[in-house]
Amino acid sequence: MGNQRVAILATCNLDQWAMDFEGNLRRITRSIAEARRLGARYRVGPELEIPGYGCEDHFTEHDTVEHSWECVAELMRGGHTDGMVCDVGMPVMHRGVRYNCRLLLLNRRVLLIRPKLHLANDGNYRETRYFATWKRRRQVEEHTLPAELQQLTGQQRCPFGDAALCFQDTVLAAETCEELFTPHAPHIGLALAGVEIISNGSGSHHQLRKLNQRLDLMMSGTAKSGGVYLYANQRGCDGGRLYFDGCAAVVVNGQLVAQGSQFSLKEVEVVTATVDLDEVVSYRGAVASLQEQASSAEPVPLVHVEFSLCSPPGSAFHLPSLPREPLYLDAEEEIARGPACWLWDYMRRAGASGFLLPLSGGADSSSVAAIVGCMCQMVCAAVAAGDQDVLADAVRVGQYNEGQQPKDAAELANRLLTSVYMGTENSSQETQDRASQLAGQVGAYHLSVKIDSVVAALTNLFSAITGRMPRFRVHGGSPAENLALQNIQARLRMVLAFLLAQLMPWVRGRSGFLLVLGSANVDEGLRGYLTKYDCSSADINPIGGVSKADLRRFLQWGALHLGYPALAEVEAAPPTAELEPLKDGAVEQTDEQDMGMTYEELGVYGRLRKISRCGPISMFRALLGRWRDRYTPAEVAEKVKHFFKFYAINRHKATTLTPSYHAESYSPDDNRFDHRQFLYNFRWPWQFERIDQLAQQAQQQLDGGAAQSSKVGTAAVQLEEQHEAALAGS
Ligand SMILES: Nc1ncnc2c1ncn2[C@@H]1O[C@H](COP(=O)(O)OP(=O)(O)OC[C@H]2O[C@@H]([n+]3cccc(C(=O)O)c3)[C@H](O)[C@@H]2O)[C@@H](O)[C@H]1O
Ligand SMILES: Nc1ncnc2c1ncn2[C@@H]1O[C@H](COP(=O)(O)OP(=O)(O)OP(=O)(O)O)[C@@H](O)[C@H]1O
Ligand SMILES: NC(=O)CC[C@H](N)C(=O)O
Repeated sequence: MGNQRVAILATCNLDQWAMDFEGNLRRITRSIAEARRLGARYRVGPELEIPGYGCEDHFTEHDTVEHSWECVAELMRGGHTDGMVCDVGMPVMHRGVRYNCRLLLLNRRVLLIRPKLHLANDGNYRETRYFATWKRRRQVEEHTLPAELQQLTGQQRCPFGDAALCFQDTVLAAETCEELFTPHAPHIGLALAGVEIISNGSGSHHQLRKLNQRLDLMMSGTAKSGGVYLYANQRGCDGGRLYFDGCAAVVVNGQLVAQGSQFSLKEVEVVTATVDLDEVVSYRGAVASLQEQASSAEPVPLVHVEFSLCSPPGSAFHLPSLPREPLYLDAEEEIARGPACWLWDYMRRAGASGFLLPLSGGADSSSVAAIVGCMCQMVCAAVAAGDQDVLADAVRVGQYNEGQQPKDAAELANRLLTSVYMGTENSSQETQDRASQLAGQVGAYHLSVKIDSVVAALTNLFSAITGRMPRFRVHGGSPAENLALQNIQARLRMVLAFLLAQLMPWVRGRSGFLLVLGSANVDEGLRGYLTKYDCSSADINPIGGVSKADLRRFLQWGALHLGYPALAEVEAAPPTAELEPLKDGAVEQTDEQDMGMTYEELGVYGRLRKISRCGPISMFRALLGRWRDRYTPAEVAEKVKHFFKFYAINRHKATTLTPSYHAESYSPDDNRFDHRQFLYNFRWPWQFERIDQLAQQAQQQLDGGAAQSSKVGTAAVQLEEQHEAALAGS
């Protein structure tokens, strides 16, 4: 029993914030102390955890590297690395080149600096903008340490490169985030070369339904080649649109043995597992093909360390952690918790005193109200569980008097969320009632106002300036008049929202300002079905990356699981903008009719355009097959052209979309994610002609009757006519 190689290994989720060296260092030292308390002799942290993963162009500033080294010195000076192998992430300049590195530290020595071999450079990631990859595979060079560290430790140089640490009892190597996702991932070669423990410090963001991809890769990698895989990740909003979703994990020989939480307000979460390293030897020894490949594997340079990771012989016997099933949340719960945590970090870090939400009683703004409610529930749960960090922030942001703290989620929501229904003569009683019901259930401080006088002030001013008075379509107005009269209502709501956000704390005897929450969903952003600079222009938007279809499912879920039954009524109502006059007291205008496409279709177009990288012709080909039983080729052609026309007309709106939580890989966010032009020839003459030719060929092949053209929505037709007329005149 004394010879058994059993190690307690620690990984963690840290809520880092880009450029917050002080806070980041505090969270790192807390995680090391917690790992030590749990008996670990090795602790891995997230990618670039010292400066924070999201520094982006700050990585090109020498200050960022300099301050990172200062933090390493602090770790050593404070004795945090004594008797504990600390695997931390930071940028390092080596021979004039900047690398994204892991630093393995022990007892005031830098054991090894391991640069990232494969950088993340798609979607939200632009690592090659700041870092180079290490190309000298299986090679190690000498790195001269900064003078301050030399003075502190007496160590002048350390190894730098693609190497592993050979302890007295096991071999450990690091790989970094994206490397796990590559087809020729380093961990396979490392495992074949005899490395038993592989750590991965990551900076990986949340995307709906993505967690299984990460865990599957770790489990399949170690199922094939055996070994222990430790995953650490950043968590929270570190200053941008991404929410890093933690989920630190430990996998042994293909089986998950420990999993941290994905959505939590905890700033520091340490996850440990007790692993029997002989199980790795036994697992590998039982697979003949593995043995055969391992015997010819390229060796990895070893840095020898006089230290053992396992419990010393004779110490208390530790039972290895047992395999467990991975925990995956439903997408609905992900929509509730991810944005809720992101909002909490954003609000407390921005120094705001809460949120102002224009609440229309429709699906989108109601979802946002529910997410803020969920945030308050999570804060209260964390406070009840004794989380002192969350309590301190809740007391500060909620401006509680000394000795007071949140009583319950609704009471907290009353302090943190002001909602406002801004009705006009075109609004219905139903939406007004739904807004106040929901606000009541969440606990928000709710206002219900009429803004007709402001709208009239503007239209009267316009009339005084021009001598003309625009009319709605139902009153005989042109498409331009009809749209202008809708847009002015929507835009004035934005102006009032910002005024209220600035002054409501003052009105309520408090200090500070409120952040205005936007609530345009990802599909509306893609189709441009929103008024530029209306209430969709806010400070931040928690649902800008979520599809309408997912939001509707979320509303159903929230009615039940968040305890806000009004959400079910909101979901059941048809989505409408309520900007045109009511007909016989009822709403005439619905979104899908206006857009000339359903939200379901919009979701399909969005995925094909971005995720499948389809231009008009390839989207037509894809849908011709997929919709063969639903539409004729001519109808499919019409639909695809209709989508691309409106995408092109409205693409400019993506440049000013409110910064929103990134949740979908089909996000059209022009600023950081979907880099495409914003001035298009919306007629797409070359592409649409090819579609028409193909549709004709397909129809001939089908040997069917004459294709029928599909109906497109009323407002869509108006806008199309307006654009055609404008271009014809130009
Ligand atoms: N290429 C270009 N580059 C830069 N800017 C460009 C531009 N083309 C137009 N613009 C600007 O954009 C303006 C047109 O955009 P905008 O003012 O938004 O107006 P517009 O897109 O014409 O109309 C708003 C649309 O949103 C719909 N809507 C309104 C309200 C609520 C909802 C809902 O979600 O429920 C939907 C409404 O039915 C309509 O289709 C132009 O007046 C011009 O200022
Ligand atoms: N009557 C209203 N009172 C308060 N805010 C409103 C009102 N109507 C619209 N808004 C705000 O303007 C935003 C954009 O309006 P729009 O009509 O496009 O709504 P939407 O995107 O369909 O969202 P929702 O489903 O919340 O109505 C809404 O999300 C909401 O925040
Ligand atoms: N930081 C990274 O290397 C991220 C890589 C990876 N594609 C992820 O989303 O997790």
